[in-house]
Order: sequence, then C-alpha cells, then structure tokens
Amino acid sequence: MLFSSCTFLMSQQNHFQNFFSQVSTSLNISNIFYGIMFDAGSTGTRIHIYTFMQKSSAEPPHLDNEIFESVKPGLSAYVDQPEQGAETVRGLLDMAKQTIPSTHWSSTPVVLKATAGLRLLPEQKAQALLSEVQELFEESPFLVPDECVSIMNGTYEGILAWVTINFLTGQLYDQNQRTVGILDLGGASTQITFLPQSTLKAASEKYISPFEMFNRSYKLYTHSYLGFGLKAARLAILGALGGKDESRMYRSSCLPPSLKAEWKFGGINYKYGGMAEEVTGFQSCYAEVLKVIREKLDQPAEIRSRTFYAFSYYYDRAVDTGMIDGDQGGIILVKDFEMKANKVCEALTETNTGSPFLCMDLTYITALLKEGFGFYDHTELQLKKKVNNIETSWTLGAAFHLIQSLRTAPE
Ligand SMILES: Nc1nc2c(ncn2[C@@H]2O[C@H](COP(=O)(O)OP(=O)(O)O)[C@@H](O)[C@H]2O)c(=O)[nH]1
Ligand SMILES: [Ca+2]
Repeated sequence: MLFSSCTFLMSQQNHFQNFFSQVSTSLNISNIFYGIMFDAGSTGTRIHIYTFMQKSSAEPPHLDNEIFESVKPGLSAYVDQPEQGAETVRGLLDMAKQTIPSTHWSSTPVVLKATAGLRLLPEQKAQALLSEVQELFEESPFLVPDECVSIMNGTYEGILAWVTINFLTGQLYDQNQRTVGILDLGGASTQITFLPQSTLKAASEKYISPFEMFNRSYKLYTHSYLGFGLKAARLAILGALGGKDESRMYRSSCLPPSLKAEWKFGGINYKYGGMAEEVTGFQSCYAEVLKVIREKLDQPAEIRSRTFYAFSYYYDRAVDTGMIDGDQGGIILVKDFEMKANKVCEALTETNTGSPFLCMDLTYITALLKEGFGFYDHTELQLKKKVNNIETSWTLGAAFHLIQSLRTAPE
C-alpha cells in the first residue's frame, strides 16, 4: 500500500475549485488551516509548513505560505542511532510550534515521508528510525493520522512532484494548458514524470501510472530509479556500490589524480581517490559513467519536445558552477551541462576549492540526461528551486493528498 491510513481516497468532487471548499467545511476550518509535511531525504530532512487561507466557504482557499527549513544529514546517517535521528526531526517540529498558532495545533496534520535513503537501508533499521519519529509525533500536540510516518513509494514521489510543479505553474486546473514534466535528482534516486500527449512505445507503457486528483484523472509516465541519485551514482561509478570492504581503495578518472579521501554514505565508510598514472579528463570520465548509465533507463521519445522543470541536484550543481543564479534559477540546455562538465574535468589537476566530485557529478548529470533518458543537446530545462516562492518538491503534492485523505477518511 502506498499510503497506509493516509491513503489518498480518490474524491469524486467537482473541479479543483470545489476541492478545498468541501475540505474546509468538513474540517471545520474557519479561514486558515495548516499542513506539516516532512521530507526525510537521503541527504537531509526538511519540514514544509503550508498555510492555506480560505476567505469564504464559497471560494477555494489558496496556498498562502510555506515555511521551509532543513537539517543535514538525513535520517539514514543515523542508521544505528535512531533516537538521535528522531532528535533532528524534533528540532524542526519545535519550529512548527513556534510558527503555527497553538489554537490550530490539534487540527494541523503532521506527516513524514522518507525517500530513497531509507529505501536503501536494511528494513529493520529503517523501521527503527521511523518508529522513533512516530513516537515523537504522537507526543506532539499536532494531529497525527496513524501510520503517517512511512517510506514513500518512488512512483508517488515522482507523481507528487509533478502535481506540485503543475499546481504552482497553474497547469493543473487550466484544462487547455499543456502540463510540464519534472526531473528530480536526489542523492539516492532520481525521478522523471510527465503527462504523455502522444502514444508511447510498448517498452514505455510499463511506466504509465493512473492517478486522480482534484477530480481529474491522469495517465502519467513516471519512474523512480533507485540507486541513480547523485550520491549513489558516485558509488556505482567508483565500483563501490554494495561494497562492504571498508579497507578497499576505489579509484576513478573523474577525480583529481592526487586525491585520496574517505566518505560515509548509508552508514558505510568508503576510501576513494584519483588515478595518478592514468589519463583523466572528460572523455575518460564519461566512459566510466556510461558503464553505469548505458541501457539502464527508459527513453520515451516524447520528452525531447516537452518542457521539463529540473530541481534538487540538477539545480544545486548548476548553481555550484555558476550556470544559473542561486535564487532565480534559470533556463539551460542539456548541452550546457556537457560543456561545463568538459571544462571542469579538463581542469582536474588544478587545485580548486570546489567539491572533488564536481567533474564526476556534472559528467553523470550529462550522461543521465543524454544517454540515460535520451534528451537532445538542445532540449531546454527550467532549473527551479522555488516557483512563486514555494519549494519545488513532492511535498506540496503530498500535502494535498493528506488534506484530502483526512476529508474522505471515515469519521
Ligand atoms: N531547496 C531544496 N532542495 C532540496 C529539497 N529536497 C531536496 N533538495 C536537494 O536535493 C538534493 C538531494 O535530495 P535528497 O532529497 O536528499 O535525496 P533523495 O532522498 O534521494 O531524494 C540535496 O542537494 C537537497 O538539498 C527541497 O525541498 N528544497
Ligand atoms: Ca528528494
């Protein structure tokens, strides 16, 4: 089951505009209501506190505000200290008490959904972390629908990010406008979602997920590739995925030749470094990365002509290398990533302050987009961290699900 008792029961309401008016009356909300959605990501835990305003029950409320805060590292870094992991969530929850009026606490739902970082942990370790967080929520003054601390299914992670972006860009309730696709590059997984306008090849049909929201049905193309997030991909490129031998040295031509370092991911320590005697640079790095990417991802042809919003590490690495503005984001072409990767990888021997993984990360992003998904060099990507001052994340889509599931849950 994707969501246990938070399962989103598809409503049969009229259009989106009616969606909230019914929610507000049934939840006896006068003119303001809140929702707290935690995103337990592989590299950090984030809280999104959404404020919805409702002027009159005849009008749908609108999303008035989001308070966003994050802590690092993510819960999976506390794989053997679940109590300490929960403490990082407590700090964020305390912030929610300071920002939401106490009169609303008992009607404000709080939910945490973990993504690929916990999917990659042994189940009982992941469960121990979630149980500590559930206890924390139950002690809190907020409304805790039972079992709303869970590991989210990757399919929903991709779908809900699509809902967020198309809601924020106004496509969701404008019947005529073409929707946009989403590309989310996390630390442990990567998602691609779009609403196909033309028929897909048989091979792509298996990625079609029916989905209903705001009284409309969609047949979305979506997939979450576990292990293809940026951090997990680094291990794959180094040949270290699943490696338990913490004494072994993993090398790559994507790293500065003189580099020797250690790195902890998913609770395991890895030794890694450059290849002093071998050829380094973009071509040799690209060849290494292709071994991880080639023929591993589905390539729906339609994406080449569609508009995609890209965020998370796509955004972060473009900012780190000056390709876009850190606040405004920007529009780039797929080939801009390749050109930047080339430049960074050809300067590997120069000592620079940036991350030693920059060449590998940019080369991975290039290969993921071109050889992985099959985008063209000239495909445009909208790199956005926020739209209308709201974070580009699956969490707003999940908040809509949550509010609606509370409305439709049996009394
Ligand atoms: N600004 C912002 N960055 C985010 C958000 N969610 C994830 N990120 C960034 O995306 C990258 C990794 O994503 P994460 O969620 O930890 O990995 P995942 O669990 O595999 O999805 C990190 O650089 C995060 O800072 C968000 O809601 N807002
Ligand atoms: Ca994420």
